[in-house]
Amino acid sequence: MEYLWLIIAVAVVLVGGIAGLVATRGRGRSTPTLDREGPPEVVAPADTETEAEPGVGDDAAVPRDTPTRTVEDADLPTIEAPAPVEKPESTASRLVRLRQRLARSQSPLGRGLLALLSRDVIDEDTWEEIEDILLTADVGVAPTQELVDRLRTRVKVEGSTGASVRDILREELVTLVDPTLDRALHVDRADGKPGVVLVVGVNGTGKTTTVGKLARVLVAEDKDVVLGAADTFRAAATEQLATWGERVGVPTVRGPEGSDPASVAFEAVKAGIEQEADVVLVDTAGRLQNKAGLMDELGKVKRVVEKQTPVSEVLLVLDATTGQNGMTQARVFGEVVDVTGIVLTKLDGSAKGGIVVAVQRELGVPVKLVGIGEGGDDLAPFDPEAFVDALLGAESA
Ligand SMILES: Nc1nc2c(ncn2[C@@H]2O[C@H](COP(=O)(O)OP(=O)(O)OP(=O)(O)O)[C@@H](O)[C@H]2O)c(=O)[nH]1
Repeated sequence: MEYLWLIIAVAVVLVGGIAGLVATRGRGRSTPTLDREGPPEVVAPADTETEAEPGVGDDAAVPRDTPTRTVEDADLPTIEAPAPVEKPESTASRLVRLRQRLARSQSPLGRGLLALLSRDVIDEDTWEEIEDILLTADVGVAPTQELVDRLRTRVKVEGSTGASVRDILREELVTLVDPTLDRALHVDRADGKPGVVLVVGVNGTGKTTTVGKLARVLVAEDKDVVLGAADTFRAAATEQLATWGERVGVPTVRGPEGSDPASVAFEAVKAGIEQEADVVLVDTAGRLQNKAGLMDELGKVKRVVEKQTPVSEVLLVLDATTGQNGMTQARVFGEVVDVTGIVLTKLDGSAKGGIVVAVQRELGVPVKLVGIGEGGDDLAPFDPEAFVDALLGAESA
């Protein structure tokens, strides 16, 4: 009897198992299983216009019944080799080129002064000529007067023998340019966050180019840099900046044309913090349509960035060839943002190096960098002694 119950129990289990197996194969249309006996059956859904939400694993379109391809048949994607990342020039050799370029472009200023002061007799007409040279080179009225007064006194007292006139002039020009100003760029991490540099200035002064060149300088110093293309006014400016970045392997955070510059700046700084970058360089738009508009825009960019970390440097880019126009721009920007340093571009194409003195006086902030050409490595730290030596066409003293 016991055997009979056992046989019945085994029979029930077997029947149940077979029924379960048949049911599972039937559901296989909606829940694919691995079928080793042949290719899976492709069943078109009864209604493709169904309102139901797609579920995980659903196809976006009805799969096509394409023949199986082998590795040989498949079109493999072509992988383009990344463009080689350039190695920027070192600071030391930039300075050598700076001196050569300045010596070429600024000769009317330095050598003109030297020639006049080396005359056997320095009369009133000569002093007037000296004044004219300084004013023409955009040194500005007050600094010109100061320099001429000091030169008059020293030349009278110390005599005007050939060599000493050069030394006197050199010393006085260096004093005028002021070697005591702190020209260091504040681009280091602080409190575990990157340094943030806002680059401001009127369009066309060389802002975007300067950001690109500065990225190269920093990369040459082994810093991790992130660029922020907050000049959303001109689409090409964003492209231009991204290209500068790509050349040295630096990422650029960008927004669509016409988007809010402050939000791009915010995202760039956020990315810099997340990526633990050393410095974030933000290019801004500088439309001078009116002071209030500019103040609103730059003020907002700065405020929004500073929700995350303080701005460590605000660099004002000025075109050395624009003379008094550049001074007006400096004044306006100086009132709108706390400029911490000046970048004087296109010094290679101007004989008006005197603007270094004038703009420093006007804003009370130092020229920190100078642009000496359109090339990637044509940006150099501003060094008063090297600058004056270049003006005078001298070897390093
Ligand atoms: N010779 C010379 N040209 C420079 C220098 N810096 C910039 N430039 C050129 O000046 C022109 C304007 O530079 P951009 O960087 O586009 O000026 P921007 O201020 O960013 O102007 P937007 O992009 O319109 O905002 C470009 O042709 C640069 O190559 C420099 O130091 N020397």
